[in-house]
Amino acid sequence: MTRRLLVVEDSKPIATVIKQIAQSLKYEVVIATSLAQVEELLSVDTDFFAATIDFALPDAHDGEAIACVLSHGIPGVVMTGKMDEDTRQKILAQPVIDYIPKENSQAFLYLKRILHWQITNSDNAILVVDDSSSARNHVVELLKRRNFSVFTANNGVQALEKLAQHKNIKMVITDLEMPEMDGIELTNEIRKKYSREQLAVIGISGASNGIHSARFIKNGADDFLRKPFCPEEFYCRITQNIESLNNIAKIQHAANTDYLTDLANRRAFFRSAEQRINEYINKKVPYCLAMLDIDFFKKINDQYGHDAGDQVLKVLALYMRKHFGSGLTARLGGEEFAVLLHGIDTDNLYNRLDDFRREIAVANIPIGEHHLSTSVSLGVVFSSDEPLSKQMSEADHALYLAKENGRNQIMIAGGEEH
Ligand SMILES: Nc1nc2c(ncn2[C@@H]2O[C@H](COP(=O)(O)OP(=O)(O)OP(=O)(O)O)[C@@H](O)[C@H]2O)c(=O)[nH]1
Repeated sequence: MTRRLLVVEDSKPIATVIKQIAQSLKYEVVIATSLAQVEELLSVDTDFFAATIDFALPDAHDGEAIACVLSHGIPGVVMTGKMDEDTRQKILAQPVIDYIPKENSQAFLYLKRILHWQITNSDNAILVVDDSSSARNHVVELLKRRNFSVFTANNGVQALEKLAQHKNIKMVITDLEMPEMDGIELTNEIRKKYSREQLAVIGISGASNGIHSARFIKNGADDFLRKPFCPEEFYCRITQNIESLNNIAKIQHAANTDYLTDLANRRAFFRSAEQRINEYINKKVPYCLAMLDIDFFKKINDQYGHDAGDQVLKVLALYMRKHFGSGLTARLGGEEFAVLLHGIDTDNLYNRLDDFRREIAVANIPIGEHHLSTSVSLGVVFSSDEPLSKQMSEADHALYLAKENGRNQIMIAGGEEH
């Protein structure tokens, strides 16, 4: 999806820098150099995702372009060379995304972060909990300006229900005093179910007594805001907490994912497989655990080079995703993979593994100018109630037998080959 950015700026060098920044984030840029041009443009075309607005233009010295852009429902970031308190207040009295003093190159780095957040914030849902509708609406309005997805609740009980319904909520902003369940109790309940890596909690209170910030934090909140707060402080706290959650998510992804194929790695597979197998056993759901290995992979490396070998590993991972989408797939290391599948019955599970094996055997994998073919061998254990480590070694032994028996086949642990 192309996002259009309106850049209102009379300085050509500055407009060029903003344009480059925006294009690096895949924005399509339209530049206007005066208020008259902005008015003319917006009279026929208002389809802009956001705008950057210079405070002083040749025909609008006092920020008049801000109201003009905002009145068309276009979220705007104000860029200003003026640093006085009067200008700041004038800008913040309007519903702008933010304002940036054009002091030095940091200003443009900050602009880049804002333009990036406007795109990514819609993936971050925030739950606003407050029994006062005016206080709630104020926070919601601030969040919507920054393009966050927003949910609301009137008290702690409702908040817990919303959290259970909407798994994409990453942050809860909660008032302290509310009927039924107050903010402290809510924070306490949240921490019984959601870790700090999953969900951030920011407490808000109008009480002048500083004890509440400490109570919120001691009960598991990540941050605290005292009412009345200014939009700048509000945004700084929200952004910092969302960024740290996103950083944790990135670190967790890197720790659990195989860098080459983007499948789960051995560690992640063992952790998730154990949980899923317990569920399958408890609910009596038929399942299978299979280990699979590319046949004569060393020859591919020797004949076509290591990069070609890597390409084959990547393509195999794509086929695994296609065939075993709902299952758990992983690269355990080298050319060895694992899959945990649940299904209707043993025949259904076996057929899915065999469809995959057959498709690999006939696939032409493009490697530069060449196409190469390969095959896989599999060892599989069906609906066992043995511990995971035992099942893995049984599947591994069956895989060894499949190789011994001629490769490109499935061997069932304790059974016969197919
Ligand atoms: N390109 C590439 N090769 C890898 C990677 N990891 C392991 N290998 C190679 O995988 C090959 C595995 O070879 P072998 O264990 O002899 O197995 P094979 O040639 O597949 O033979 P069989 O399994 O008996 O059919 C070795 O040459 C490793 O160097 C990797 O990440 N990329």
